[in-house]
Amino acid sequence: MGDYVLRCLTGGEVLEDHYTLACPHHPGFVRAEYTAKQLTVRENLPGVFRFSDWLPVRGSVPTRSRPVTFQNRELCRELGQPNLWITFTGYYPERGCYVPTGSFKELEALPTIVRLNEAGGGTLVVASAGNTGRAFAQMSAEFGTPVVLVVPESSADKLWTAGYFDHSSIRLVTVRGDYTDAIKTADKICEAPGFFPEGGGKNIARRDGMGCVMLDGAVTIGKLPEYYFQAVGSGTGGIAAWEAAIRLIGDGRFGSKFPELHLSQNLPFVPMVRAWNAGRDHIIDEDMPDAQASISAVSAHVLTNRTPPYGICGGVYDAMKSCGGQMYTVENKDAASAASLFAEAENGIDIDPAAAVAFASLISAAEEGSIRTNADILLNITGGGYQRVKKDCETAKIGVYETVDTGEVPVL
Ligand SMILES: Cc1ncc(COP(=O)(O)O)c(C=O)c1O
Repeated sequence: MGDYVLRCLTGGEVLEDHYTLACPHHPGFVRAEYTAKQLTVRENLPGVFRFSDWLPVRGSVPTRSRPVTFQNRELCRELGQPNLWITFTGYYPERGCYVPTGSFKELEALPTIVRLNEAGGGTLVVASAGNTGRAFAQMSAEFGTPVVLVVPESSADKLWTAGYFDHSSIRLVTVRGDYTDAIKTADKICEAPGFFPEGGGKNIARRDGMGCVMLDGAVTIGKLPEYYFQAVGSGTGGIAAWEAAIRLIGDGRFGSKFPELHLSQNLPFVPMVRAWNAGRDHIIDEDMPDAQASISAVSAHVLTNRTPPYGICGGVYDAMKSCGGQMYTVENKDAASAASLFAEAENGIDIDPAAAVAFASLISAAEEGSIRTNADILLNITGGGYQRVKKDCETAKIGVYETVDTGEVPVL
């Protein structure tokens, strides 16, 4: 299971995998090419590891975390789209969703820690605006993998674990700055031996973990959807959806056409939307005017990455070019209305502000008639059920290990 070769997308060469994140000779992404050309869903394996055929791991860890795909008749009617499918990754027991930290970042964290442990182990360094850090914190508390979490100071209260109270394997560093400043601090920490970057979009475990949303959607629908909706900050979820679609097309049982990617960002911070709509394969400073003020004005802070893998070989631009589709800007108030609509239709479940951005973009696409009625649509609800998890499980806040200024390296 999970047998693969690692290929450099720029040069085409096969690379040895020692938790390899990049080709030593070329820029751009590396990608896993799995031996299994057809997907067998391993019902006997826990959570997301049911998709182990297409995950870069040999083993698994016990978990119930996985994406779950379902339909809601009320929302289908409301949007005039009878074939709307929702893939939900969060905490929502009535729908069989038991992701304790509430977001699809756990789909990335699970295969990443297994991949690192299988490559010999070490301390994982994770930069996050909140959700990714919480996902890795939970894995660290559950499985003992040491992690250093680096987050903007304003995100510290988003760092907690559910049902686990021993945080001795977790060091939380807060940075007086934004998400991008946290990324820079994390990069510096990784210069020391024994500290490994989680790798963001470069890590095949993270991408292929997120790709399980598309796998779950396609397996549940019985074919690839025509449209895939997601809110993006790094865009890794969009890239992952594209790569999963490549494998599903190769499988031969799910259709031969790529789903169009419909990716959204939260106004006023929308660098990828601006670059894409201008036809550019790279982001320029003008795509993020008043970056700091814009970042603090969005409701979905996890979408505020200033250095997403947009123009890199195998990145967001290539994914959009290959699949076609659209990019959307969404205002806070429209995201809030979308979240209310979802809660009304789904037992009061609170969705992540980022998931609300994606849902709002779908509502506007349906209203404007820019998507075909009756088409299979996959809406990636990337997080939700936070209130519910806090009701059902005891949660424990993670204490701050050290707070540093932008550019400063903590003593670890
Ligand atoms: C809930 C949620 N949705 C969407 C995103 C955007 O994901 P990406 O751009 O990495 O695909 C994030 C990123 O942290 C997130 O936490």
